[in-house]
Amino acid sequence: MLKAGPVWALGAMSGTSLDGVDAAMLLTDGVRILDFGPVGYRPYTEAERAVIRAGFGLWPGDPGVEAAAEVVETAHAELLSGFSGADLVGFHGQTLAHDPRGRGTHQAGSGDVLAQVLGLPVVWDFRSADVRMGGQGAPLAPFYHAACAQWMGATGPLAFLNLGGVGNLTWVDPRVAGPDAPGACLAFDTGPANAPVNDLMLARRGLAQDAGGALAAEGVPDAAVLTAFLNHPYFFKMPPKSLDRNDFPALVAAVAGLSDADAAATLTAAAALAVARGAEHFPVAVDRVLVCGGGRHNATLMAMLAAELPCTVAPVEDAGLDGDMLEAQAFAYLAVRVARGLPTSGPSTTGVAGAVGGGQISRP
Ligand SMILES: Nc1ncnc2c1ncn2[C@@H]1O[C@H](COP(=O)(O)OP(=O)(O)OP(=O)(O)O)[C@@H](O)[C@H]1O
Ligand SMILES: CC(=O)N[C@H]1[C@@H]2OC[C@@H](O2)[C@@H](O)[C@@H]1O[C@H](C)C(=O)O
Repeated sequence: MLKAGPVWALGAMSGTSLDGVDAAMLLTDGVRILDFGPVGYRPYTEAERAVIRAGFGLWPGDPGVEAAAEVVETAHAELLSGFSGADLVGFHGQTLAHDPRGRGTHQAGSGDVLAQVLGLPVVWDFRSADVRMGGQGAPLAPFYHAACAQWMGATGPLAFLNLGGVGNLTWVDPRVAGPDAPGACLAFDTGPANAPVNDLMLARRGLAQDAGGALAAEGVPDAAVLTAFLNHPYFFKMPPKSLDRNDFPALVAAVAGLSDADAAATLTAAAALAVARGAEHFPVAVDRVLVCGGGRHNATLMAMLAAELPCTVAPVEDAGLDGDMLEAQAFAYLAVRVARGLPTSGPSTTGVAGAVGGGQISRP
């Protein structure tokens, strides 16, 4: 049993952009944020990245999945064993495949293994229960975004935008009590964010990312490619909705004939336009979109977002939050919610039938 009152949870996230594992400690009772603790990062080596990349699109039991899971578990064990004082761990794992209305959702890495190595209770497999109940299984950070809005003392609707491999947006109304109160949040994935740009940089330049958006800044977005992109059926679906990392192969194929700079500019503009389309779904206008995730370090992407959105666009640091660690903190927060029997998603965040508390708990 988890002790009553606030506990220190250690959350870990290995995101779709495959740069590495983020970890962060959070003091929370599963409702409020009481304090932020130490953070850490463990990049994947090129060899590890290749093993995980080979697992993309694979499901449990497929050949290659075990190798990817082992890399994920080892990297997490190395990073998380350097922390002390945690009461429990929230372990997201690495999404290899996500097809909520088809085969389900698959995060590589076992909480059983980590619980043994760390000697702590580990909450994991956060998305499956939501998918089984008819939800998208993603995004799951929205309830944490709502807690952040309350921690900030926000008084009116605002939005959180995560720019990882995929983008996701949470509209929050902090005037409505509690993250799982109906009407408090509306959340969904916006579209591809950094993943297509990263893949382009790797294929054409042997680089992991377009640092600062410098290459995109030299190019001109291709209007025809962007028009075709915005005609994708995803943009005509009502939220909640979610995506897999590689759900836009036509966009990637469409920039094949463009110069490196024009291709980077086009993919970066696509990420920004997808967010602008998403913002059209907000129930009430917001005065600011607070951006977390690695994409906020891309000045070209941030400038395109500012040009497309009818409100202030700022990194979450402007509100005193850590934009590199927000997702790791989210899984710390959600772990405590799971341990306390509180919901981790609801109809307005994943489209699930009712409020659902996902996650399995493995004990050492
Ligand atoms: N200085 C930078 N300039 C440009 N892009 C950057 C920079 N720093 C990070 N990024 C981008 O952000 C990515 C990492 O973002 P983040 O860690 O938020 O993603 P993730 O958590 O892996 O993905 P997701 O949120 O989709 O699960 C990098 O792969 C890169 O594309
Ligand atoms: C299936 C899956 O892993 N989805 C990720 C991915 O990365 C960003 C976006 O797509 C979001 O839906 C989700 O991650 C964040 C942490 C979430 O669940 O809120």
